Amino acid sequence: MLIETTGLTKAFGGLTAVDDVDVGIEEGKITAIIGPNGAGKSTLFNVISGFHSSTNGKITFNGEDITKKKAFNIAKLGIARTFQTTNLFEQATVMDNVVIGHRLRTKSGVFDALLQTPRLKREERACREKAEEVLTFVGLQKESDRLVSDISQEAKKRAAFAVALATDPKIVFLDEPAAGVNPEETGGLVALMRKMVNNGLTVCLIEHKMQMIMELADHIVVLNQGKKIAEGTPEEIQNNDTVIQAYLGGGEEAADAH
Ligand SMILES: Nc1ncnc2c1ncn2[C@@H]1O[C@H](COP(=O)(O)OP(=O)(O)OP(=O)(O)O)[C@@H](O)[C@H]1O
Repeated sequence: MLIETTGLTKAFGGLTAVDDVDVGIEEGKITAIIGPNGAGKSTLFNVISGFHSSTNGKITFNGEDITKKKAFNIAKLGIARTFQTTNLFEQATVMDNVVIGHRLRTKSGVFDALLQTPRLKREERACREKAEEVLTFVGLQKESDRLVSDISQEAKKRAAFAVALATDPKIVFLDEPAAGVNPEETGGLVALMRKMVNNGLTVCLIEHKMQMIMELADHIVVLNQGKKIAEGTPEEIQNNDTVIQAYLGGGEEAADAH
């Protein structure tokens, strides 16, 4: 397993958002985390990527214990993520957004910037080249000089993927990659996620669009009220009584999650 959690728990005061969860994310595969609203999916992402500290349990990456590492160091190991609401700079170009993402990987400090050292110039060039490469990969090469505020929702999702990919990750965590995108446009995002995996990446995503998940995922983990209630192939999950019960019993939003 590329990432493995054992007994992972995150409590916010009296509320246990992630409750004793064991999850394995297999290298080179697409793993989906599903579950009704408030099930703990985003919290699980936040704890694995170091944005929140865990209350209990262990997280390993390639066998290495990363439980106590901070977000920045986890990112440097090759674990990237996107957010539910794409946190792009709307008034900057697509290219500049990606270049900023790539700076995480480079070494120039404030002195290099002040002195305009050769290292800084070299790194700036490398950043732009990397940004061009990932923008081409996600199909945004023609949009690279446009302001983020001027591109479509689907293109913003692609740009968020590009920002994540610019850090040369081994695994990307995508939080609702198709949220807010027209049903006709989700096909392109599905193809892009498959392309990532075909290029050696591992993908883990949270998504409410069930049809899309059933087509896309190799492995599905189902959370409900912080607990893992099932995992398996799309077919196994579709036929799992506990899962069906959780969704039907989860109120309007859950029943609406198609
Ligand atoms: N920073 C926080 N402080 C306090 N409670 C939180 C915090 N983040 C999440 N929670 C709570 O933890 C529970 C799980 O939330 P989480 O956002 O992880 O669920 P989710 O499965 O991602 O839901 P959704 O599908 O609606 O995004 C919810 O009850 C939520 O209110």
